[in-house]
Amino acid sequence: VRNSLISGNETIKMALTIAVGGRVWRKFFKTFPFRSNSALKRFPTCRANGRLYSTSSDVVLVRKDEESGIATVRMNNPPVNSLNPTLMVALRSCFEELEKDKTCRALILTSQKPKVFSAGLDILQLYQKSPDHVAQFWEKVQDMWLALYGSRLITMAAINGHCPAAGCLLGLACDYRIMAEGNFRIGLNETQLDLVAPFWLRQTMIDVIGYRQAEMALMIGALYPSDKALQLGLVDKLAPIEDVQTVAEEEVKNWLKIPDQARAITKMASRKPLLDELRRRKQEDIQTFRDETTRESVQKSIQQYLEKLKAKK
Ligand SMILES: CCCCC/C=C\CCCC/C=C/C(=O)SCCNC(=O)CCNC(=O)[C@H](O)C(C)(C)COP(=O)(O)OP(=O)(O)OC[C@H]1O[C@@H](n2cnc3c(N)ncnc32)[C@H](O)[C@@H]1OP(=O)(O)O
Repeated sequence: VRNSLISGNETIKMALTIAVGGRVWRKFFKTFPFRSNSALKRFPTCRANGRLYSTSSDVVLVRKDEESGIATVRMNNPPVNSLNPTLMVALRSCFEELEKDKTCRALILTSQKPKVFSAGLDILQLYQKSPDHVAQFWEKVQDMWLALYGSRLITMAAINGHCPAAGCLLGLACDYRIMAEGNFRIGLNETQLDLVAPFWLRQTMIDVIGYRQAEMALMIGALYPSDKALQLGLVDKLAPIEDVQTVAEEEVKNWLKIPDQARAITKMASRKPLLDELRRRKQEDIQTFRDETTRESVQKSIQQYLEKLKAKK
């Protein structure tokens, strides 16, 4: 599925879409339904408030520049932006709101707290929790990823600090990654917690850095310093930590010179197979995550990992 890119029918649909001119975006969204409107209603939305969007919980801060159409989305869940249900629902909701906003053309995802972009999934949500809790938690991870990876917008990760595991998942879902120089790490270290990255996360890693490097990185759960990440292509550019946001804005401005429609259709042509595959296998993926995570041996590994984190101090 992954290698077939896009089927003949879909190519014809896309060509027709391009041909119909004025109605192009309506057709485009029909061809590539990015989100479910019914699902939107179930989640708190980031409300447009002049130039500043804000979620009800303020774990996500959004500022949109009306002139350029660039929105900066800041994760604000101290101390380390661990992805708990509140943050994930707010992020998803925010991505979906920006998607609907016709004047928005790009989003920059970053952390309100420099030095940590995101510490990945909130490990406490995976420890000694019921299978149902873990299953619901995982669905939030999937939905957040689907909204970001399937976005029509230019998506840029301004990685201003550490970026392990699901932090890296967020970065990989973006179109381009700028990371802070220095002693910050990025990677998919799931195996270190006795966890296995799901197929869609593995695939995005392969798509970004190539099969051999991804296979190795995933097996050993590697966390790379930013210069090594640049060398591998895991990130696209480095900048001093204080300049990451400015460099991201400059990069977005280059991307804005490309017509939105052609760029978004091209992006979807390469991402649609993986999006579709996850949508199709969503329940199976949830069950696997639930069963794996609640296994006794995995719980033991998570406990030890948590103890190691605490002992760091
Ligand atoms: C086919 C089978 C399929 C099965 C599928 C199974 C699994 C799928 C995997 C899914 C993919 C994603 C997985 C994950 O994301 S797991 C999370 C992995 N994250 C990490 O390993 C990062 C851990 N954290 C750190 O390394 C550091 O905290 C840091 C990010 C480098 C920041 O360091 P520093 O600024 O020094 O902060 P502290 O370490 O002192 O942390 C401050 C407090 O925050 C707590 N903390 C840190 N990370 C987390 C976390 N991820 N979740 C919850 N809590 C976290 C830490 O314990 C400190 O708490 P305290 O102040 O109360 O001591």
